Amino acid sequence: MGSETSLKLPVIDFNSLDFEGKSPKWEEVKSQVVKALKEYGCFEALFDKVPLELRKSFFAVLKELFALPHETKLRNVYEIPYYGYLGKGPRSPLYESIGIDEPTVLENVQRMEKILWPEGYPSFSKVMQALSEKLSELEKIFRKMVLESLGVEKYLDEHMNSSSYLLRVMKYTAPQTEDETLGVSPHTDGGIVTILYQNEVQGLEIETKDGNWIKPSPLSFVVYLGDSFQAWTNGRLDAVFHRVMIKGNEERYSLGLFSKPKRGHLVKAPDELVDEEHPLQFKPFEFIEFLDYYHTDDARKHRIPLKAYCGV
Ligand SMILES: O=C(O)CCC(=O)C(=O)O
Ligand SMILES: [Fe+2]
Repeated sequence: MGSETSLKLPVIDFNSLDFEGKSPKWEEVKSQVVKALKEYGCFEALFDKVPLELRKSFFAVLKELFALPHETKLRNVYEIPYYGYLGKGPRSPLYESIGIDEPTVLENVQRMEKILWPEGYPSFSKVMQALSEKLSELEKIFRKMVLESLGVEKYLDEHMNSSSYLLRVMKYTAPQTEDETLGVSPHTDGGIVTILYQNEVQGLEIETKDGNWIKPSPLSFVVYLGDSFQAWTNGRLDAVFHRVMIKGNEERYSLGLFSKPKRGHLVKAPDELVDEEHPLQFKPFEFIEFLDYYHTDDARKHRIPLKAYCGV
């Protein structure tokens, strides 16, 4: 595997853009996005609609959440595997995380609030929902730009309506060593788009096309594609390999907003993106069924589990 580099990811300014209206900056930013995806498959986004204050309150309640007793955190279960609480396991002994399905809808966050704090903790739900909602605006702008750049924007409504969000928050216990320690093994995310924020403590590393690792700024929103978007674009764009490496005595907290295909929806590349030069790469698949496979031992043997699952 390649080494770490002092390379930097492109930083793209999404301030003053919004999903509906086309600002004069739209085309310029879109071309920066296209270039960044081609070169790195990833970039850092500036997006002040999620102000620093909100990020600070978010991580303050997050710390309280992870400080709850283990048994309380375990109460947060979902019928979808790996969406609820994941405690430290043999593969990632420093990592624990909790997911909230559809966090832009206040009632969903409140359901989790009631599970974790039966006596109630309204500011928890308010902050989680507010940040997810604002960050989903960035995700939508990015996705619209990708579809436009591929000439398939006529599918935009269908694409948006057939997806939903998962918020996953992570805590990494400090490894108490200056040696770089694996927090999360290299992988691609299974969903559509991931927006990752690290709250000051660096750890995320992005693999470049030539196998080196870039450390994004811990103060930026890092944006990249997951397997489901790679499949939908018929491989025009790639999901990005990333890992978490940590060291030292400081605990690390991070958040990921993941868009993903809705349950029951078949992920299928549009006809416009399939031709002789670009034969179909993935058979249509259902995301939750793929997730079941993604977490098996067999999937872990493959660098790209989606290829093993439904590659043509
Ligand atoms: O904590 C991070 O920075 C990344 C976590 C991650 O890769 C994931 O949850 O899929
Ligand atoms: Fe990931």
